[in-house]
Amino acid sequence: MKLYNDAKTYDNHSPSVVTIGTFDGVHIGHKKIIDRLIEAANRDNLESVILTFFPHPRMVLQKDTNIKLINTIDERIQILEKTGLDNLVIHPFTTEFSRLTAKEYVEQMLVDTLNIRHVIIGYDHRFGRNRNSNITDLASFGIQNNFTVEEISKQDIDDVAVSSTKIREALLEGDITKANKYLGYNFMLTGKIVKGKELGRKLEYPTANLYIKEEYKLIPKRGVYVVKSQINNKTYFGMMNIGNNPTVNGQHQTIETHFFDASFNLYEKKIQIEILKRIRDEKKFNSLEDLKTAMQEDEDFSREYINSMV
Ligand SMILES: Cc1cc2nc3c(=O)[nH]c(=O)nc-3n(C[C@H](O)[C@H](O)[C@H](O)COP(=O)(O)O)c2cc1C
Ligand SMILES: Nc1ncnc2c1ncn2[C@@H]1O[C@H](COP(=O)(O)OP(=O)(O)O)[C@@H](O)[C@H]1O
Repeated sequence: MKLYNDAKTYDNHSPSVVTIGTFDGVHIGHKKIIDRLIEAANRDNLESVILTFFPHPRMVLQKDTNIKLINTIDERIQILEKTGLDNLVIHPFTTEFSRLTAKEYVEQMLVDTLNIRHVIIGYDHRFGRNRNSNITDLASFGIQNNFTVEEISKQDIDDVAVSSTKIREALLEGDITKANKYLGYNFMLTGKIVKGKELGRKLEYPTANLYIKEEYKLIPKRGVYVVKSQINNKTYFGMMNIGNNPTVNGQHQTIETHFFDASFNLYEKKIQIEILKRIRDEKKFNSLEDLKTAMQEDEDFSREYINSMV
């Protein structure tokens, strides 16, 4: 897959089949569309292209700083990389870009830049200044500019019964099992390990504290989870707490993982943690002893769960 961080840098002149969207989560519904895209590319000997925008239009137009996404942009690239797609174009969504009329956008972006021959698009897709053009308009532009439009019908979308919104809701409710089922892979958190209160080692459960730089990354509901990670090319399982550490009167949210059967220095290391199963809510314990007992029970639960996976 070739990655372009701006459509201006797209230098492939071959005719293309394109799909356009945010694809947050790259879930099983998105995968169906991507499969159709790649099939069409193979059938008609075209380049497959996904055109996506970043930041999310709502972050730019409504200055919505509360928007939370299932994937960071790097995670989205990583997941799309595995699909067999030829080209991923992540175009910067700016106010200036949002002001392009539908005609300017189609001509500059789709026709001149991407050399589009075919577009596969959701029935409710809207584009151009104020989002005032729809799929019927796109079909008219197609007649003028020599490309065809293939609609993904409401029925096709309803059949999958999956949406980024439903996955976000599941994550916020702590229903990781449902989220993972809809995603078709395990929900992940990616970040860097930073120093914490150095209390974990005293509890005999050292916990690596994950710092995620992307403020827009959706963090699942507070609580304790079974997790998995690849560290130094080896798979480690562990247990993670997302919360405020009320037992020690923590002030802000932390994401802390104790990995089983492991001893390593993870400070400053970039890691990706997959969340497998929710164990329980975070609680305020009366003493560190009680917290430690709870962590031992979490460990028992996790190990049993991990053993039952194989
Ligand atoms: C599996 C697991 C479960 C935890 N559960 C709780 C909890 O229910 N309540 C709580 O206050 N802290 C909980 N913690 C966090 C601890 O409060 C403790 O602050 C942390 O592990 C040590 O922090 P440090 O890495 O900053 O030293 C949990 C941690 C882990 C790894
Ligand atoms: N099995 C393990 N799981 C998680 N971290 C571990 C483990 N073994 C060693 N470590 C190291 O210990 C650190 C956590 O120790 P801890 O006492 O909880 O300190 P901190 O409060 O700085 O996180 C991790 O960042 C990591 O570098």
